[in-house]
This record gives sequence, C-alpha cells and structure tokens, in this order.
Amino acid sequence: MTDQGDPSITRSDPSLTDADEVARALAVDPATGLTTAEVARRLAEHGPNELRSTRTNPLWRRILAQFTDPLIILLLVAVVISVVAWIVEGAHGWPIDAVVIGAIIILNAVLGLVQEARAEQAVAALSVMTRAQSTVLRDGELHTVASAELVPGDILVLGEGDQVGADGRLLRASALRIAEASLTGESEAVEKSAATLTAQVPLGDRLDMVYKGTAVARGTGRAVVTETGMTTEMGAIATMLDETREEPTPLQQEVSRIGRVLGRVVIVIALVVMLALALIEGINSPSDFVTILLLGVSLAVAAVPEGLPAILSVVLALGVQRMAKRNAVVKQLSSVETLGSASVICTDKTGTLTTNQMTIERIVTASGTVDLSGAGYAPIGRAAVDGRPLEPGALRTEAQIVLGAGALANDAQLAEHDGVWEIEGDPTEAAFLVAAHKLAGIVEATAQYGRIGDVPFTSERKMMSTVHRRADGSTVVLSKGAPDVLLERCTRVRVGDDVVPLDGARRAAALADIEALSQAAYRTLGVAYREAPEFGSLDQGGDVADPDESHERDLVYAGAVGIIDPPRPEVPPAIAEAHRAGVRVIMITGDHPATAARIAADLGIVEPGRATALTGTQLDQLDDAAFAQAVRDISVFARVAPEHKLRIVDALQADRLVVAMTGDGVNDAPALKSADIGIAMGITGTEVTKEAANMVLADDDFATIVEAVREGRVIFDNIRKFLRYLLYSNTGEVLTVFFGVVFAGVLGLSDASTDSIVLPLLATQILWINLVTDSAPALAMGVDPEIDDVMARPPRGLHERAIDGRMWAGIVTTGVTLAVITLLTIDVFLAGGVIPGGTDSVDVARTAGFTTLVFAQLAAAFVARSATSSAFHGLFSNRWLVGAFVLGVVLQVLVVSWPPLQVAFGTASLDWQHWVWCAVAATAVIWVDEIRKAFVRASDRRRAASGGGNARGGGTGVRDAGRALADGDGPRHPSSIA
Ligand SMILES: Nc1ncnc2c1ncn2[C@@H]1O[C@H](COP(=O)(O)OP(=O)(O)OP(=O)(O)O)[C@@H](O)[C@H]1O
Repeated sequence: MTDQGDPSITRSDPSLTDADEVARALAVDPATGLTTAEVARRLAEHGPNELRSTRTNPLWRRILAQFTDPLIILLLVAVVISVVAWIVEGAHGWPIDAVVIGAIIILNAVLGLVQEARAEQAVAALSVMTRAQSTVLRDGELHTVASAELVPGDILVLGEGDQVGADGRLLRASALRIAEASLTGESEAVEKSAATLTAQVPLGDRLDMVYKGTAVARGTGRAVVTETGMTTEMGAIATMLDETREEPTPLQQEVSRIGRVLGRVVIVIALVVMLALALIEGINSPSDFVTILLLGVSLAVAAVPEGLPAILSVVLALGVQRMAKRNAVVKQLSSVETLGSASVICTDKTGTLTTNQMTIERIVTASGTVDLSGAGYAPIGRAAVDGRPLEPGALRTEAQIVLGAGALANDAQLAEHDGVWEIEGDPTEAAFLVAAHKLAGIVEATAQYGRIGDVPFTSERKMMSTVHRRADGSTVVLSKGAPDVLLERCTRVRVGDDVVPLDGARRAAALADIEALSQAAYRTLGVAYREAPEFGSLDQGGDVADPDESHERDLVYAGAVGIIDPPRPEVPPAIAEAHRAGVRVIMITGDHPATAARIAADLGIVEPGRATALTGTQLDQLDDAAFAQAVRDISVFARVAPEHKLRIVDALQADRLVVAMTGDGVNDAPALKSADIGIAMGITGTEVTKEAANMVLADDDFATIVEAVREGRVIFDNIRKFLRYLLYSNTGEVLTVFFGVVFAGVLGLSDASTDSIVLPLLATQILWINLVTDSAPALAMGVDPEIDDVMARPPRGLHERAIDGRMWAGIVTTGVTLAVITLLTIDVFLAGGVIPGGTDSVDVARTAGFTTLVFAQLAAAFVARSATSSAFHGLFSNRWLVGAFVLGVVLQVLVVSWPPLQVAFGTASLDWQHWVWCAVAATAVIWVDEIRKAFVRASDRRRAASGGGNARGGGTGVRDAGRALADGDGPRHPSSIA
C-alpha cells in the first residue's frame, strides 16, 4: 500500500468492508484525518468534488445565439437582399446601407455578449457564496471546508442539519438518521450504523454508508470519504439533474410576452407603412424596393425591445450583487422579484430579532431570587439578594445546583483568548458556563462529574439531559430546558437541602416565578436532576448504557434562570419600516409566550400592552378555520415546533399573502421551501436550511431582511423605469415613421424637387437610435437610486403586471409627443408643409428631425424614472444616467457632423439655429409629461383623501388587528384563544 491508499477500495464495495479496513485502504488515520498536503495532492488527482452536469457553452455558440432573434434574422435577410439589389444595379460604389446595418448588428451582438457575461459572472459569484460546506477532520483538527474540496480519504464529521458532501463509509454513528429522498426517493430518514454489512444490498439498505446529496436528519457520525464528484452515486444520476439552469422569472416571462405582442403589432404597422410607400411612390427600381424593405424591417426592429431580456438579467444580477454586499445572499434571480412583493415576514426571535448574547441575570428557586451582575461573556460579576451582595460561598444550595447542573448539561465551551472571553457553541448554554465561572466553588464542584451519556436538545423537545458519574461511582441525570416543559417531568422540588414532593401549590409557585421572569422579557430555562442508579457501573447494579427520553422522569426541580438576550438595536426601526411598507411582521419562536409577547411589544411588532401570544399547544387545538383566523389576528407565536411554521405559511398563503419565513434548524426546511421566500440563517443555520432557502442572511439580522425587501422593490422599480423608457422611445420612433408616411400628404412632407415624400427617418437612423443611443440610458436606469419612496406603498401583488394602465398612458403620451415634435421639426425646416417658410434641403430637415428625436429620447430617460415624481426630482442623483445622457449627445453630434458617419447615416451638417431648435423642441417631452404627472398626483391625492389605496394600510392594519384581538371585539376573534 502506498501512502495514496489503495484505489481498489473504491472499486470493491466499501459497505462490505470493515470501516477500519476502508480507512487503511484509503491511507488515512480516522483519529487525525488527512494532512493538508495530502489533501492538496488528492484534490489535484481526483479533481473537485462537483457534479459536472451542465455542458459548458462555447464562445461560438454564445456569439451565434446573439443572432437568433427573429427580428435580427429578418434584418440580416434584408441586408442580403439589399446587397443583391446593389449588384443587380451594377455594383456602383458601396452598398452603404447594408454595410452600416451589418456593422450595427455586430455592435449590438457584442454589447449583448458583454451584458450576458456580466450577468453570468454575478450569478457565478453568488454560487460561490452559497456553496455547500462540510466539516472534516484534517491534521487532527476540525475544519469547515467547501464541500467541493473534499477528497477520498477525508474524514467527514456529520451533525444534525449537515449535507453529506461525498459518498463515505461510516466509521461511527450515534442515533444517526439520514434523509436520502434525493437519492432513493425514500421519504423516511434512514437509521444508519457503522456495522459492516454482510451481503450486497440495494443502495437504500446500505446502512453503513452515507451518500453525497443526502442530509443528516438527526444524530451524529463520522465517515471516511470513498468517492467524490462524478463517481459518487449522485454523480451517476447527475445527467438527470441540470441543477444550474434557471427558470425565467415571472418578470422575464412578462417581458418576453410583451415583446411578442409588440412584435405582432409592429409587423402590421410596418406592412401598412411599406404598402403605403409602395402605393404612393411606386416601386421603380430594385433600390426603391430595398429602401422600403429596409425601412419596414428597421421599424420592426426598432419597435420590439429585443435588448430588454439581456438588460433585465444584468439589472437583476447587479441587484443581487448589491444585496449580497448587504448580507442578503439571494440564490435565484427570481427571488429578487418575490422579495419586493413580500407582504408578511415570519421571523424567529432568538438571534434574528435579538443579539443572541445570552447572560443569566436571575436565578429563581423555591427559597427566593438571586441576582447576578456582569454583562457579556467575561465571567466577572457578583451575586446579590434583594440588592445586597452575597459573600463568596454564601449562595443557596438550590442556586448552586441550578448553575452547576446547567454547566454540566452543556455542550458549549468558554475560553479566554488574548484577554477576550469567547464562547463556542450555543449561547444559551454558554450563559450557564459564564454564570458558573462568576461564583466561587461551582466549577470546582462540577469537576468530579464525568459525563457518560446524553439525550440531545431538539426544538421539539425543548430540553436536554446528560448522565454523569461522580467520583464515588454514583450516577445522576441532569436536565435543563424550557421550565414549563421540564416541570411536567418533575415530581419533587429542591428546597434548601431538602427534597420535597412537588405538590399543586409548589408547582403553581414555580410556574408563577417563571411567568414573572418571562414578563420581564427574560428567556427562561429550568434545571432539574435525579439520582439515576440504573446507569451505575454493572458491579454497582447498573443495567442501562444509553439514556433516552424515558430517563427524563421523576426529576427534582432545582429552579430556573432568567437570561437576558438584548434586542438588536437596529430591529425596532426595521420593524417600523416594514409596517410603513405594508409588510406584516410575525414572530415565531420556541421561547415562552410571555417572553415572546414582551419582546414583540418592546420591538414594536405589536402595540405595548396589547400583545397576545399563541402557543403551539393552543394552535394544535384549532380547526382549520379557527387557525386561519388566528394567523390573521395574531402576530406572536410561542413555544411552537417547526411543523407549526409550515401550517402558518400555508394559512398565510391561503390568504394570498406573499410569505417570507426564516429558519435555522433542519426541521425548518419544509417551511422554508413552502414559503415564497425561505430565508436561512448564515451563521447559526444548518446546511440543510441553507439549501432549502431562497436567501441566506449572512448576519442573521432581521433588519437585513427589511433591507432586502427594499432592495427588491428598488430593483423592480428600476426594471419598470427602463421598460417605460424603452417603450417610450420605441413608440416614438414607430409613430414618427407611421404618421410621417401615412399622413405625408396632410403634413406636406414632400420633396419639392423630386415630388416624392420625405421619409421622416432612414432605416439606418432608426437602427442607430434603437441599438446605439438607447442602450446606455436603459442600462443606467437599472442602477438608479430610489427616486420614489418605495417603502411608502403597500406590497405589489405577485402577479401584478409590470406595465399597468397608468404606464401605458405615459407610453402613449410620450410616444405621441416624440412623434409630433420630430415631424414638426422636419416640417419647420422644409419648404411648404403645415408650417411654411423652411428653406433647408431634405437631408438637413430630416437630420434636424432625427436629432430632435434623439435629444427628446435622452430627455425621456429622466421622465421615465418615476410614475408620479417630477423629472427634476433627483435630477443628478444617478451619475451613470447623466453620463449616458452626455454620451448620447456626443454620439449624436458625431453622427451629424463627422463626414464618414454622415455618409453612413445619410445625415447633413446643422448650423447653430438648428441645434438650438432641436434642443428646445426636445424638452417638450418633459413639459408634456410634467402636466400628465400633475394630473396623476392630483388623482392619487383625491383617492387617498377618500380613503382608498392608503399606502400605510398594512402597518395600521396589523396594529388594528392586534387591538381588535386585545379588545376581544367582533367575530374575527376566535373564542378558543380567549
Ligand atoms: N441548549 C438548550 N438546552 C436546554 N434548553 C434549551 C436550550 N436552548 C433552548 N432551550 C429551551 O428551549 C426553548 C426553545 O428553544 P428553541 O431553540 O426551539 O427556540 P428559541 O431559541 O427560543 O427561539 P427561536 O425559535 O426564536 O430561535 C427555549 O426557550 C429554552 O427554554
């Protein structure tokens, strides 16, 4: 055997091989794992642990894809026809139109490619941020590494909620249950064991193996990695999963739908224009035909916003990047849209609304209350009774037991590094360690207790126990947990040095103490114990090895602690902001109802003094109708188990609400999947919840969710802005040509020298506007800052159209204005027509019209930034837009004045009077729209005054619901909760 291991082990069946044998064959010591150097070597040899299911898209294919748009194909065909016509006519000079249009198409393709690459880069960067992680043993230490870096021979350390990163042979398993549905379809989690199998069995029955892509539902274990990447069982079926392909978002679908509709409309318009031209002018030569054809096709290209999907993905991707910088890592582009329309946020309390910095401040036992001073994790503080400091060692026995047992029934660690006290593990547990260290004698007393077993904590059980053997060989069960839950397992209570029965009065007194602690916003935990001779060593009469829930009985209640977990300071303003935005906030916590209600009131989730919390037990008693009503009325749910979250999501969604739901534990995953936006905690969350979520909160902070909702709304607003802008421009161009040709006679747009009508725009000019000058402002609008106060309005319905009636009104108004000023400009400078007196040539007049149109469109970019606010509001707040405006003007000056471009685009030089006219005429777009917006605002004010469409409805609605509930009025209040 070399030190790289025996590769044949991966070919033989590791499930039939002894675990140590497998580890030996893979040349790894299960006690220390591989060395870093060896990992690097194996990674180079085996490649990353990834499923390469997606084919890479070669450049040529991506380039080709830029030309697959039907309109671009149409344009290419037209170019070919014009070249043919040019040849037929004797191939004099250059086929200028064909060359120019060809160049524009290529430029457009390049821009498309660049945008696509940017969007892809952003998405790829995200997938790096959200990639799965695994815990491994390397160099004798535990490390968290990207699962993609696992290699054969790695020792995987598995815990509840972990994703299994690679295939492996179990070395040990403790109550390990693995959910293998993704691999075998089996919905029940499978109980695993390290015992070697004796016969070959199907995948689902290989209990001594774990497989990539499955998840730890419960328990812990260690496994030696046998296969990675495509050679895993998941790799074998990976061709079936094309996981990275993204569904188009609802908005992207709507945009393609709009594109299709516009395409049809404009083809009709183009045909009418072409027919009108052919009839009025007649087709006397191939070049006449080509001119008409190119114009028709250009019109079609101009009207359909074919650049839109590309801009859309760039804007979504940039938005997602911006959100990631603010700690909200969104996994799919579509979630950005959904976030913007969230109408309810269901949030955990601990760590999300609070800082998760737990400090025990109070110990309440049968003999009274002890207060403990000190903050943070530094074990510095003193005990006091009724405000009088206690002498060291004078602490009552019960209080000593509470802290001592709490510190023993504990998986956390407290250590000092460079003068700073740090904790490892659950902060609730660490609080016991800190408190025990503050007082003399407790830590010393716990030293003689050796731990021999445990019954782990789960959110469902809300308690945990450990079994210890003392120096004298006696054994004891120590339990800590939610006091109300713990008391149900207690039959006796510690009073001073005595143990007395826990009769009705004593139980009531204990519960009252807990209630009082909870109402003071303390998180409460009880501590209990029992002598447990059944665990004694065999010669002492013990007969049990592994503890389970049945041993958590007949306990002696020692007392409870009040833990302060301060609210995050940024949360109350975030909740107020959510309410202002019509977003309801619901707290769902495992904590005590009184604690939950008090903190909810402190944070502003419900009105102070009116907070009511419903517990999981109460929820269980409600039928579906009462449950639905309760979820409508109540915003604080306490002592709930993860399955209640799922039921709450379903009830809210049945009311057509868009639900965001947070979670951290493995059992939260179904609720996160079911919610419209599942949000996993980045710090405390398990891999399984992160996998199930649409968004991961890097800082676990509630305020980040509200920030993400705002960002989602801003992004959606920006998408509407450039949709508006592109549709303004396109409508303007189409109407210009349509009116210009169809009403040429009325408008008198004719060339006196040849007696033919003057085309208001040439085909190349249309393409120039559409594919060159339009793109930059549209892109700039995608990163526009918040112009309208997006949090002042209620959430948008998930299926609400991006383009509503009001937007269409704006599109028609602006489109018509653009066409009118363009045609007017041509008319002014041309002899004859409606406005007589012009003296310019056709080329000059048309160039002036073209320039007016371009300037007016650039101005329209500012108009398009808001549905209601003035174009002058925040005029310079987007430097990209200002830059795009300047660029547009410069490009237009070039195309009008630079001789080579004059030839290409059929323009002629303008004098200063022309330029002034164009600039002034262009501003008409702004004035007309300012008038329209004034009407819109006035109508909004009227509607608000008459009580409809109040943007603050959601916020007050939540409060009203709370008030109605507290007042107990009306039929909306389910009687079973009262
Ligand atoms: N490590 C622990 N050991 C024993 N009991 C615990 C432990 N952690 C929490 N508890 C008890 O279980 C209860 C529920 O805890 P759980 O973790 O399910 O929810 P939570 O942390 O209170 O709230 P949230 O659901 O908002 O995160 C707590 O109120 C506490 O009384």
